[in-house]
Amino acid sequence: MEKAEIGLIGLGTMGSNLALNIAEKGHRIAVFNRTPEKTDAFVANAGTLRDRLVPCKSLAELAEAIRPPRPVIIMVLAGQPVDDQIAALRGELAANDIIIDAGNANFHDTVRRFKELEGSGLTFIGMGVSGGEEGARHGPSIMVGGTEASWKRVEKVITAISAKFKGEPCAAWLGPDGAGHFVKTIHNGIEYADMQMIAEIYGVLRDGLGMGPKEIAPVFAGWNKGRLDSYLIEITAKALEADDPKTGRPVVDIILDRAGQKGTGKWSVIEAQQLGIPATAIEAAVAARVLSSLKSEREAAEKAYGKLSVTTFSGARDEVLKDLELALLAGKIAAYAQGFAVMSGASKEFNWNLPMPTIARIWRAGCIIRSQMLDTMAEAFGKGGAEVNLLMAPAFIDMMKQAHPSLRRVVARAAEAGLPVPALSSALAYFDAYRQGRGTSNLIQAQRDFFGAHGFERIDAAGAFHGPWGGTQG
Ligand SMILES: NC(=O)C1=CN([C@@H]2O[C@H](COP(=O)(O)OP(=O)(O)OC[C@H]3O[C@@H](n4cnc5c(N)ncnc54)[C@H](OP(=O)(O)O)[C@@H]3O)[C@@H](O)[C@H]2O)C=CC1
Ligand SMILES: O=C(CO)[C@H](O)[C@H](O)COP(=O)(O)O
Repeated sequence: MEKAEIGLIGLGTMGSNLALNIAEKGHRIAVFNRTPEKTDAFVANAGTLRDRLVPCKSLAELAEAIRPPRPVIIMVLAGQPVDDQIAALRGELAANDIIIDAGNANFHDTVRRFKELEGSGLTFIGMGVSGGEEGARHGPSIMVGGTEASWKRVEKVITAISAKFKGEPCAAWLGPDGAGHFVKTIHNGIEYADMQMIAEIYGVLRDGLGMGPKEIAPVFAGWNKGRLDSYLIEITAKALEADDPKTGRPVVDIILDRAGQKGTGKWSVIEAQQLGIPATAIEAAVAARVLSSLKSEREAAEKAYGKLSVTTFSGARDEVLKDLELALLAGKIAAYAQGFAVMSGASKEFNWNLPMPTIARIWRAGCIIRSQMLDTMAEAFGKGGAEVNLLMAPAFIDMMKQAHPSLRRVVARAAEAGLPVPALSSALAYFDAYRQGRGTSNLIQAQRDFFGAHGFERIDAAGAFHGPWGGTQG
């Protein structure tokens, strides 16, 4: 039988679609899944692509089915399952073969796996993939980490299956070992912030303005034609339009207000904290998901405290909607600025030399956070001016100057109405703190010196000083 050019392990949502994408681009692919019935069903339902798929019932069969040197993509749940698959594969592969972990790995695991495979003769690649089911099937955004030489070996197939933005592949080699998975993690952190801010605006429209899903949907659809044009706004409008077949009610009204998470958002926040880079909007979004899961506690608290009955969103509807649109724009810019700043910090810390313009470029299509604004970001990073912080790029200074008054009004009015907008308000506080030449940490310095003799710096002389605190220190 003709050998396959590539192999794939894990025929779940992402793996099955990625395999079909690879097959569609003309590559013969050997596939394996832990549960063999899924492999049979997958191949049986592959239609015209069936002839390019080689179903395998063991890893030995998979290795045998691929022409050496063998590239094998692992697309299983992140964590121990990836280690297990690598361990099992090592016995079946030979020098020069390539293992590509395409799941949402924690980049620390990826770095460890690189070390563990050193000297084995096998090549390892840690590859972040974004785009969900549709993206995997028709073109995801792909973030690759490993040696440049290993990227060259897989570049052709990876760029072929990736999304294209005006003909340019949304796939790139971003740096050594964990670089690709780190960038994917921060992509997801930004995704959390983006989704949370959209949900907060939905909350204002629903609870502050009393609008139903069918009234809110066209608002988002309209915004999707402007500067907020993005995949997440597009699917939000569509989700709000959909009806539940069982009850006939808008489907969002019958979905429980409790969102799960798999780890990438939390890892973004942990890494931001480790690197000492503020990522407040992402932190707020992760915390909001955790709070969402405390459903029964929230219900009890609502009984204990009662609902606020005031609504301060009663002005002219058009003006309020304009404010909400601009608030979302400003919040989104701040969240992206934080995400890029975290990547910049990691790039320095780990000597990755992450290419920010390339990252913005490969996020313009295929991935979940794709948006028109990413094209402007790619331009800003390309031209220079965004290296210190995206908020300092001229195009974004202009946008923020126009949009931050709306963010301010929305956050203030939401606070008065008792509507939680944690990601938007964190974004606003970040922006205000970032643009404040003289802040309030002079007092923090005084306090630290007062209780712990930590010393402080003066505005009028270099060096460390102590305050005249007398004998009252703690
Ligand atoms: N869904 C999405 O939108 C995206 C997901 N990802 C990432 O892609 C990876 C796969 O996700 P997804 O396809 O959604 O997941 P699914 O739950 O749809 O599929 C999981 C796959 O992993 C396999 N698997 C699970 N545990 C083991 C194990 N212990 N040993 C061997 N195989 C195992 C399953 O095999 P079996 O059929 O036998 O259970 C199945 O093939 C994850 O890392 C995920 O975070 C990345 C981008 C987007
Ligand atoms: O990587 C993805 C999208 O880019 C996956 O859909 C991921 O599962 C999203 O994260 P979470 O499940 O924590 O919401």
